[in-house]
Amino acid sequence: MADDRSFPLSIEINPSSRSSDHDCFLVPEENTCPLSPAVDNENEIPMSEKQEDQKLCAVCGKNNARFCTNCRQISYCGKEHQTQHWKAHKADCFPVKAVDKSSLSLCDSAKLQGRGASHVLVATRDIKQAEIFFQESTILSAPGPWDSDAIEVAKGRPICVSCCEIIRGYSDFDDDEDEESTVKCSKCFWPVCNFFCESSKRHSEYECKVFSANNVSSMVLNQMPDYECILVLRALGLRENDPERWMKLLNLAAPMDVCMDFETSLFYINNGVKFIRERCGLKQYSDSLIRQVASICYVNAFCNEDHPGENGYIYKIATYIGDVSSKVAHSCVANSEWAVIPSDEDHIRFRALVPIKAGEVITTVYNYKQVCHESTLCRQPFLSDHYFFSCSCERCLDPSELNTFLCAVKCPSEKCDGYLLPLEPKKSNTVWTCNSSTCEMVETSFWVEEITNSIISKLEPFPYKDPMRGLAKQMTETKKLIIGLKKLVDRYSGSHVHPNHYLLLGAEWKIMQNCYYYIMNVKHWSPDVIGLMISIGKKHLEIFDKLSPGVSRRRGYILYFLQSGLLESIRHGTSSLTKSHKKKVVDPEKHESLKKAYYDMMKMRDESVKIFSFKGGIKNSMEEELLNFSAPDQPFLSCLKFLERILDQSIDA
Ligand SMILES: C[S@@+](CC[C@H](N)C(=O)[O-])C[C@H]1O[C@@H](n2cnc3c(N)ncnc32)[C@H](O)[C@@H]1O
Repeated sequence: MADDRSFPLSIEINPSSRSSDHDCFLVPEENTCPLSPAVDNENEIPMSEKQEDQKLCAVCGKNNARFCTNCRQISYCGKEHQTQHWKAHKADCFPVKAVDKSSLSLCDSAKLQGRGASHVLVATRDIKQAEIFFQESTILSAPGPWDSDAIEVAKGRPICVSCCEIIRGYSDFDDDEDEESTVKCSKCFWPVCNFFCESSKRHSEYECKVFSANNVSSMVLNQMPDYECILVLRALGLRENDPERWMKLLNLAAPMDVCMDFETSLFYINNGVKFIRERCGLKQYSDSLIRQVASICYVNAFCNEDHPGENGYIYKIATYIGDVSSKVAHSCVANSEWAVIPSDEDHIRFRALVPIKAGEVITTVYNYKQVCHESTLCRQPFLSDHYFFSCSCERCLDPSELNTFLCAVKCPSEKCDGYLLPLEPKKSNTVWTCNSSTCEMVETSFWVEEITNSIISKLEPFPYKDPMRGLAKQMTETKKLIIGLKKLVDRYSGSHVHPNHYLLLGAEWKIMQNCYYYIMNVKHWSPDVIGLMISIGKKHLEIFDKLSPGVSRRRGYILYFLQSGLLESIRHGTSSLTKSHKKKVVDPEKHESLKKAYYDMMKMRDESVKIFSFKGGIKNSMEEELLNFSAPDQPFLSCLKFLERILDQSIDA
């Protein structure tokens, strides 16, 4: 048994940056909101047919009503009817409004360069940290995108066309292979999870009929261009089935000419045209209409929600399109985070990561997976390929990425301790200069690329494993992966790249995840595993509090991993304590440190659970799975209570 002192029993954590309280509420506290004229002014989005209708009072139908200024979604003839209707309306009344970019301050509009950002959402009042301030049902959702991560995670398994989850039991990859779980829709034979997914409106209303009538099979499972076309097909289906949503979709911004200039979007659009007109035989949709709809889908897509990190577990491979949500601008240091609450219509919601002041532009990270954890030089091409803009947020403009040194490479000069940073961080061919004031070293981007490419090639043999489902059978492999990755990190950290280099952080994130799964599955873990997990967790908390400040889900995951490490170390400490307590007087110093660890652990657990509540209660959500998976068992909870009692007594005495 290892020496108890080897356990890191105490962790100081900073409260989430710019934190306030964590109350979540969906509606303003006041009884009603001010009214404003329902006239279309130049600072507002052009009114769709729906909004035109809303010039009628929602209570009496009288014309020339005025908008509720908080949300501008509904109108009333006057205060009396607004007050009367408040109970019904308050759940939909949100403190954001769309404004024309030209009405922003110079500083705000400078951050939003590019043609697509004609409108943005701004806060109409102060929004509290952790407040879920906006929610709407999505116009559309569908499987995809089929990017390299999706390919790696799906491992040849199909995705349910309705709920977009990977269907397990399909390939050798799954432990629980079971042909019975291989379900296909009984009408069109596309993959679905079960009868409920088969009969969901989303699948059965339109595409299932088109596929059955035209014998469109998913010939090669996971032939993703086909999957990706479902979004465009569903969008076109709205024209007949849901004219209101169809109008909302057509009103979304999309620079079609730009889309046609980029290789990835052109591929997507051309595939859509071919699939819909040739495979599905839907000649009623013209090439140009399909192109228009496909480019709207492409540029307004919210893809793959957050999941724990580099090649981590993806819960759904799904794309969502919202109406008001699609006005939210992107920032790599966003003030809000989005999540989708699965339901028949899938609701997309936004929560404030930090307190947001009235008038501030609402920003979010469009694609967590691709954007959050990589350096500016990786994010820029992704954002320009997928959303056709060059991000100018404070993180993108700062060579050190807010002092995290995410892309810093060790200066090759022998006597120098500094790191090379990109002179122009948004340019791929930038010159790199040393950050030491006494060193004049300059290197080219090719030289830096060689170093990063050599690290990437060393990381390749550590592919994504699905440890959460693999259980004990995979634990030997998990341990090997932890050891192998740790060796790599040690080899490159500080000698070739900065210890915070994004490639090393990605490797460490995998280590932390795998340590977590390891201790959850293996009874006799080595204390080193806990030590490793805790040291990585502390380091990442510091870095990600700068990159995803506030109550971000990344912070939630890190805290969760940290508390589970502490929990295990306390469990270990408690067992030796209870034994010794029977024999002799308890060592007060040890009690003190165990007690501190206990309270630290509870604090972290509490905060991570609060953060996870953003998606909380959602069946099959990643967060729910994590929480259930490692919920302390009853005997352990009694053990904690016991610990609390004896510690209190001994310390009080
Ligand atoms: C989801 S749409 C947002 C729609 C747009 N804001 C509008 O006017 O309705 C994405 C597009 O907004 C623009 N955009 C979003 N965030 C931006 C940013 N930080 N800087 C520049 N353009 C941005 C890009 O053109 C991108 O293609």
